[in-house]
Amino acid sequence: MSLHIRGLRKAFDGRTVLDGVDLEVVPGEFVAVLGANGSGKSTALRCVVGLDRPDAGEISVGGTGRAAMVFQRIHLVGRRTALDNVCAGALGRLPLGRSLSPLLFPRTLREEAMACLDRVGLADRAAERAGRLSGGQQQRVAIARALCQQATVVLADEPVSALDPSAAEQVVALLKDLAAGGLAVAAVLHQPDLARRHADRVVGLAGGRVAFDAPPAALTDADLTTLYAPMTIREPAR
Ligand SMILES: Nc1ncnc2c1ncn2[C@@H]1O[C@H](COP(=O)(O)OP(=O)(O)OP(=O)(O)O)[C@@H](O)[C@H]1O
Repeated sequence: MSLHIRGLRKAFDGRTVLDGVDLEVVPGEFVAVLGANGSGKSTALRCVVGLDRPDAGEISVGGTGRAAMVFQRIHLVGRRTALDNVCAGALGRLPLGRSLSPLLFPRTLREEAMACLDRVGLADRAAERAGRLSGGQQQRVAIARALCQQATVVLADEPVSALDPSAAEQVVALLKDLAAGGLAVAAVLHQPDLARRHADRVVGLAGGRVAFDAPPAALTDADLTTLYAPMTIREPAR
């Protein structure tokens, strides 16, 4: 299922943060979203999953699709197993009486969660406490939890900013693989080289607008200089 964003606008306290953003991500595609601090990347993703409310514009996740998000801060329950953490992605779908404790999770959910862990290459760590896994493994568990939401669109907000280069490479390659498997995936990255190597398309935001949207081979150093140029602060309209 595709993600379609049209004319997305958002202001905080009268200050424009998103100024008519258009973005489409189709199944099978991995889009890297680049841009300077404050250019509106997180806000755009947060609007898609309902964490921020757009002022204007259209957002649709095609058909019966669902969008799930993973974050830089991973938010696993460290003393619970990797599998229990992945099961948590499905809690919204369970009857309340089944969601109160991992002991009550249905067997089918555990099987589904196990399949999600397998997709991120961590089936063999299912019984391990999440807090004992490395940062990269924890982020992969968080991605499995997003998959367990039966997401067709996966959004990742700086998923590798806290990881070492090799774990970062693995997580970005995983996002690319998930896209190749049929999901629509968009990730905010602060590493243009990872975007160049793995993304199918690069979207650059600058000052709340799409300033670049092309395959990574088209991304020049001059484009990067423009994307990361110091921001012009737009004052609230009086
Ligand atoms: N809830 C909020 N209230 C007020 N201002 C906000 C809020 N959320 C974001 N902003 C502001 O909106 C602007 C864009 O923020 P956003 O987090 O979307 O940028 P970003 O491109 O993701 O930046 P970064 O790379 O630093 O994460 C920033 O100036 C930020 O301070």
